[in-house]
Amino acid sequence: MRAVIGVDSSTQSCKVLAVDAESGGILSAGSAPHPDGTSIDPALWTAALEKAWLDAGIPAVAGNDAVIGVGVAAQQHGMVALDQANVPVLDALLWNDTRSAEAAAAMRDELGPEAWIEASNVVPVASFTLSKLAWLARHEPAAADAVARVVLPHDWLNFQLSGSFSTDRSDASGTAYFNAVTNEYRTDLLQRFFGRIPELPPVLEPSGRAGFVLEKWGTPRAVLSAGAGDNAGAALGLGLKPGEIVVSIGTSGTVFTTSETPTHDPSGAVAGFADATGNHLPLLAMINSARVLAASAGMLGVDLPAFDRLAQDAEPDASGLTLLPYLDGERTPNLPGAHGSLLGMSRANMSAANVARASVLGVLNSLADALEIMESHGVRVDRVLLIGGGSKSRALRQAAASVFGVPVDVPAAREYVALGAARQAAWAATGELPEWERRIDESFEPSGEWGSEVRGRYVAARKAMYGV
Ligand SMILES: Nc1ncnc2c1ncn2[C@@H]1O[C@H](COP(=O)(O)OP(=O)(O)O)[C@@H](O)[C@H]1O
Ligand SMILES: O=C(CO)[C@@H](O)[C@H](O)COP(=O)(O)O
Repeated sequence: MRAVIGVDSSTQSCKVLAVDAESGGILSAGSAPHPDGTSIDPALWTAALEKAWLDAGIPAVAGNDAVIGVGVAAQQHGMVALDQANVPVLDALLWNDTRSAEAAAAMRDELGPEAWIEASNVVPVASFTLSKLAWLARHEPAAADAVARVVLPHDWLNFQLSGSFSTDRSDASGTAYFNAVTNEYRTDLLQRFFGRIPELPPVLEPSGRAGFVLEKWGTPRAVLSAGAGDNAGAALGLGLKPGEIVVSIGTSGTVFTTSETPTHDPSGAVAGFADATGNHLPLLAMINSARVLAASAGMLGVDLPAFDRLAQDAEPDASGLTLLPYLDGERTPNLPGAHGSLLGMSRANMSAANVARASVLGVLNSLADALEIMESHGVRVDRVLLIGGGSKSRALRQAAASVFGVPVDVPAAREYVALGAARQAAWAATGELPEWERRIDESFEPSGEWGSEVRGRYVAARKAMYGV
């Protein structure tokens, strides 16, 4: 038996899977938390990987030399700015850090949306790496002067695992200085908005090798694959086909599909990212998703299982209570300074159950907004694949189809980002991309009229509060 290892270094935690390279069966799993916040010392990602690696019992997985490959997928966009000695010059700013919102707006105004689409097929928002570099140059010039190299979270872990830096198309496409159509860096944009051109990691082919895994990790035969951004990793883990739509409810909420042709959206709502197979991954992302449920549960003083029961006990439409879930600012719509709002309150509907239900509906409505934008760009939305930690909520699973207005399939609960990284590792090690079975756990159909009433109420509230 040959094994591969997949890593998902996401916002809140690092997850490691050991997987049978032929069948895709899970051999073992481990995880370790990351600290909360929108910036982090990259050394803490390394520490969490080491803990999750041991938690998965990797050194003992079927004997050290059974592991033929390792792959890393990670949260996108994080700015890992390193000096000549590859030491971070400051904590990495993450995708959900909004301090670079002003810098992003200035870049949008300076070039104009159409020019950004031509240059890198994305329109800058605070999340993107180039926006963070522009912020750094303006607000921390001494730190900016010390920057010798800029990499992404998964590239940093590639370096820890192999001793060299490399990246892939999918993650590079989230920087705003890489063009996933020409597959070239746009270093002119770095010169213009960061004031210098730092060393950038080479962009490997989808089945490329980043090197061999260093001996300290205990897998002497393992090659390291190119890695990927986390959403491209999830697409690989699902074996996503063109025309299939994913709704992922994790720390971020994302709606994405894979396509042989790129989308072009000058509004910036649909990011023209690359996937991890050589195609494209049009994607919309929300800052607020699963953590809205956790925050609401905390406010109600209950754990997630109790929160879920409350949300299932309420009326389907939360008796008119409507939550705009923009608790940490928001990216889709691009409202970095927004806050959450609970609307439609009355003495009759103010109950813990309705607040829990309104939180579930708020998360689903923000994703339904993204699905509608994706559809407006000609992407057919016939069915949805629902993944991510938030999809474990039964209240959310049962309501999703009615709020989205389309059938929802829930694949077996797996860490699809880490699974995709493992599948890529098998591809790099053997030269073949293995076909692993996708199992659907449950499917749901839209039911009743309440879903469209809830959508109407939410859209009216969003427009009244933010004019979008
Ligand atoms: N049963 C559940 N109900 C609601 N939320 C859940 C449940 N299980 C996990 N979550 C939430 O899912 C999130 C983690 O999902 P995950 O997809 O692993 O996130 P990440 O984007 O960091 O990979 C956490 O915010 C957690 O609170
Ligand atoms: O910004 C995006 C995609 O553009 C997010 O999807 C991040 O990649 C964070 O991922 P998770 O921590 O939620 O997995």
